[in-house]
Amino acid sequence: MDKQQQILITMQDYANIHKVPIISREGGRLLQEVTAAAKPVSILEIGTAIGYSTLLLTAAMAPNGKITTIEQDGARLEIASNFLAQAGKLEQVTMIAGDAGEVLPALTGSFDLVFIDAAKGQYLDYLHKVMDKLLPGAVIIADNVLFRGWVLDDSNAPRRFRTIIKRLKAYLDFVTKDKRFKTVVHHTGDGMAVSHYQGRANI
Ligand SMILES: C[S@@+](CC[C@H](N)C(=O)[O-])C[C@H]1O[C@@H](n2cnc3c(N)ncnc32)[C@H](O)[C@@H]1O
Repeated sequence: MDKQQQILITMQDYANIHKVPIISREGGRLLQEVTAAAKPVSILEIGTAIGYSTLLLTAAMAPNGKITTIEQDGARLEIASNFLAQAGKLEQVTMIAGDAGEVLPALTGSFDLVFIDAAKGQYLDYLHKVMDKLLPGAVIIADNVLFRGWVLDDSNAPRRFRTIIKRLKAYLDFVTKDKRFKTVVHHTGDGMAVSHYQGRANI
């Protein structure tokens, strides 16, 4: 087992013990497959947690790739920074502490892959805020879009999740109907939407 694999296992254990939500194994594999196929050089991740998916992304992106990652929980960001330093990946990652809804409009640069994995009720807002920063051909990956299956059938969903479910449906509706995107919704893990941005010409 190589060093990075060992660090990923330590991160999984940490997440289990401290109840930090991280991407599922299946979801992580799909994230890496899609990333490896896209070979992005400029990734934006929304929702770092302890840097688990960040590390998966570093392993699959182009060798000269860079990641900007946003997390509102400063303690988690600190832990992410330690893990990424152990893996020797810190130089490829820029970490931004703050609420993504506020950070995104001020963000400069363009991205060829965006991984959305923060507040589930805000996915569509995040997407609208990164639209002008997407390079043609960019890939947008959104995790948890089926949210325990309730996005497809909410008859047994607890009332407190109704708003999140409604907003995740609105996200899927947008990326499946807007002509600028070609989207496939994978039932892997908690559901993952992979959208290819066709560029502004297709409006
Ligand atoms: C599901 S976890 C991210 C897991 C991580 N992507 C992984 O798979 O390893 C979601 C993270 O988003 C953060 N978050 C939630 N709302 C946010 C917001 N508005 N702005 C920035 N981060 C947020 C949470 O603190 C949490 O750490």
